[in-house]
This record gives sequence, C-alpha cells and structure tokens, in this order.
Amino acid sequence: VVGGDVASSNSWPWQVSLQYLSDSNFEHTCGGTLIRRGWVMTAAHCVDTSRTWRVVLGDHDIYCFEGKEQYKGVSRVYIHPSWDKNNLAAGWDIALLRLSSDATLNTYVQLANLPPTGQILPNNNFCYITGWGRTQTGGQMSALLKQAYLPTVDYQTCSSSLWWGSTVKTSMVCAGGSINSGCQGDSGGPLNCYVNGQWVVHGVTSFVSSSGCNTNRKPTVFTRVSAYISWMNGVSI
Ligand SMILES: CC(C)C[C@H](NC(=O)[C@H](CCCC[NH3+])NC(=O)C(F)(F)F)C(=O)Nc1ccc(C(C)C)cc1
Repeated sequence: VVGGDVASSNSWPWQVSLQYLSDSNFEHTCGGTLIRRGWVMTAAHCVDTSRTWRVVLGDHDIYCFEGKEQYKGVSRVYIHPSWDKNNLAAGWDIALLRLSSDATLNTYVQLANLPPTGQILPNNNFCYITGWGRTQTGGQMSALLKQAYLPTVDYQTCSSSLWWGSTVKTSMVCAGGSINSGCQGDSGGPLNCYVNGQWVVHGVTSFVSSSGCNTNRKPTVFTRVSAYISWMNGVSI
C-alpha cells in the first residue's frame, strides 16, 4: 500500500496473509479475505503456480509472532476456470482457497461481508485498501498491515482514454488514482467499502500500472466481487 497509514491491530479481521514455502521459510506473497471459516478469497494470479501455501489469520506484523495468529494449510485451490494468466485485462482474477481446517472466529479473526450479486458502487464511494504490499513503487513490503483511503472511480471514468481505457472491464472495480494505491504484495487482498453502515469487501486487488503503483489516472484495479458471488457459491458446495 502506497500512502495511507498503519492500521490499528486487527481492525480488518478478515484480512489474511497468503504465504508460500521458500527455502524452508514461509514468505508473504499476497493478501486474501476470510469469507467462511474454511474459505479464503484471493486473486487467481497469486496462486496460479504450484507451491506449498499457508494462510495466516489474525496477523498484524507479518515478521513477528504476536500470539493472535492462526496458521492454516491450504487443502485445495480453486482458480476461476476462465482465468488466463497471460490476459490480466480479461479479468477473472479470482480464486478460492479451501483451508486445511476451519478458522476460529474471535476478536482478531472475523468473516468479511460480501456484496449482493451485481451491486455496483457509485463514483467516490468511501473505501479503504489494506495489505502488507510494497509501500512505494519498487520499495519494500510493509511489516505492519497498512490501510489507505481509496475512493471508487466509476467505470465510465476508469475506462476512458486518459485512464485505463479498454484494459478495464465492467467485471472490475477501480479505486484511487492519485497519491494512494495498492502495490505488489497487496494482490488478492480486499477493497473494503463502507455501505449502509457496514464494511463490505467489494474488490480483490488485481493490478496497478506497470509504470508505477500510484500513477495518476491509473487507479488500482480490483476484481469486482459482486460479479462472482454465484461462482463462489457453486464452488463451496
Ligand atoms: C511492477 C508492477 C507494479 C507491475 C504490475 N503488477 C501488478 O499489477 C500485479 C499483478 C501482476 C500479475 C501478472 N504477474 N498486481 C499488483 O501489484 C497489485 F496491485 F495487485 F498488488 C503489472 O504487471 N501491471 C500490469 C501489467 C499488465 C497490464 C495489462 C493488462 C495492460 C496492466 C497492469
């Protein structure tokens, strides 16, 4: 996350860290969202290589054991069948992870709210991106979970020629586009939007401009969760 600030501990209790085994250590690679006690929603591009995965729930400092963490293996990865790793612009950048055992819900670990099918937020909706990704383009990951105010940018604006143009599809959500943004390592994490008095996860962090994370008029682009509710319901049956 570029800009914004460090979140207060466990204030986004559905945020998870997706990690993979690399030389006998687990490394953070992406974010994710706890949507059921045994299920995590993330980006397809995070899990389209075969690795040994684990999910950390209830985390704040990903480099330090604080005692609130729950560590879960991943028993199965469900990547959207239409995902094409060579065609990020087509969308479909969503996946579900079946955890090896159910999470225990408590103060530090809670389920996210998901939007109703088809819901499209208005321009400038109050949203926050959260994650442990780089804090500057080409910079380092953040040890502590960060948050940044990232208001939605409607499709009409986001798909205009000075913005993302035809790279952005209606199955995506744009948010930000000036000083704050997502950055590598935030992929797969939530776009948390305040709707009717509650936080709802409307996006899965998908991509930013390759000319830099916080590039003007290149908002962070998210998979639109409300377009995938029926697919997700079909998977976990
Ligand atoms: C140095 C980084 C910032 C490069 C940048 N990375 C990204 O946007 C990666 C997703 C990469 C998937 C493919 N491996 N996502 C992120 O960094 C995220 F913002 F989600 F955290 C990128 O590739 N962006 C990109 C690439 C291609 C397109 C085409 C669809 C035009 C659009 C954006």
